[in-house]
Amino acid sequence: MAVLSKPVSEPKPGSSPIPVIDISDPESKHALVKACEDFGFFKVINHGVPSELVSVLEYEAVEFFSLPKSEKTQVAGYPFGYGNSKIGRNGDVGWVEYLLMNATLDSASNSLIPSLLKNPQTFRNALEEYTISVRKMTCEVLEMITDGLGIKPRNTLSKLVSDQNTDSIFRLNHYPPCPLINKKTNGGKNVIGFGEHTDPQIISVLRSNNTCGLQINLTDGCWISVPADHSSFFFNVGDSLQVLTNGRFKSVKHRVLANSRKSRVSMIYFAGPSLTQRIAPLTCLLDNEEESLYQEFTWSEYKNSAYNSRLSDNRLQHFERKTI
Ligand SMILES: C=C1C[C@]23C[C@@]1(O)CC[C@H]2[C@@]12CC[C@H](O)[C@@](C)(C(=O)O1)[C@H]2[C@@H]3C(=O)O
Ligand SMILES: O=C(O)CCC(=O)C(=O)O
Ligand SMILES: [Fe+2]
Repeated sequence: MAVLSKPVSEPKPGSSPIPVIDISDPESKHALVKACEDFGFFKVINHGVPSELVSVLEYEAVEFFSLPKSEKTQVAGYPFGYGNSKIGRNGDVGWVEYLLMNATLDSASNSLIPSLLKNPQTFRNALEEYTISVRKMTCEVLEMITDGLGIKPRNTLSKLVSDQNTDSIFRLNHYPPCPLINKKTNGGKNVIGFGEHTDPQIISVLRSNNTCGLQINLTDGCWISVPADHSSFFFNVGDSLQVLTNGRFKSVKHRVLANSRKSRVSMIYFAGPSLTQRIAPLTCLLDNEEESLYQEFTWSEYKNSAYNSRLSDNRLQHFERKTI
């Protein structure tokens, strides 16, 4: 089932306003902070994640999604496993199929998934090496952000996503070409692949093949298309990082539109803290009289609340402090 929306124009090549951050340059820390404040979204280049790791995992993902539906549904499940059209369990749908996995190292919960593939061990190894490398890059980015904010120690944010028992998720999304997008039959309207939402975690790290479709929403309500770039990573600020910075960074609303001709394959690492982690603004970021905009919560409390909400809900609203 698909949801239709008004057509949106594609950006001209080279004209995208999305910040591009070279993380091999320590001076990029200021641009990183600005990107988190202005967009809650940025593209990372010179990231050090080997392209072979990415290619192997993408190859394995394509193999998986090419299996007959009857086989893929053998590993359907909630929250982890294969899913088709239904997103979450509260009635959201999209033109997408996906595989959700626990990205915590040595997690036993993923063992079933690759068993369907010809070479299950290749998939497991690719996933493990990819998550190790992406987690390392994520920590580097969080440490540059911490530095840019003038916070000490440097691992204040990165330690939240690198402890042994962090709650991180890995997601593979496949958006098949969509025959419903047809000028004659639907007037060329868009079909929603993944409906608008913010990510609940601290930060999300996305990479896709060369098919575009991802859009971010600016605070003025405009959608801007993110030009595809298969060799870069796209980061988005999650709800938890918005709270940790007392609203200085914005968790970015985003969505994916289906393509009429090409498949999009994306892989996203959602860096979350441990379930017992307390989420509240970092005191060093609060000015003299400044108060927290949010009631304190643990990641487990927030996650439960988020997973009971619809995709487009403003999940942080329930945790905002009422001002008199
Ligand atoms: C409708 C939903 C899907 C989601 C859980 C939720 O109830 C609200 C948040 C959704 C989201 C968005 C980011 C990630 O893709 C995700 C895995 C997550 O942590 O929160 C999904 C959840 C999901 O697909 O189950
Ligand atoms: O598939 C994409 O490009 C983005 C999907 C997304 O935002 C998500 O899975 O949370
Ligand atoms: Fe998302």
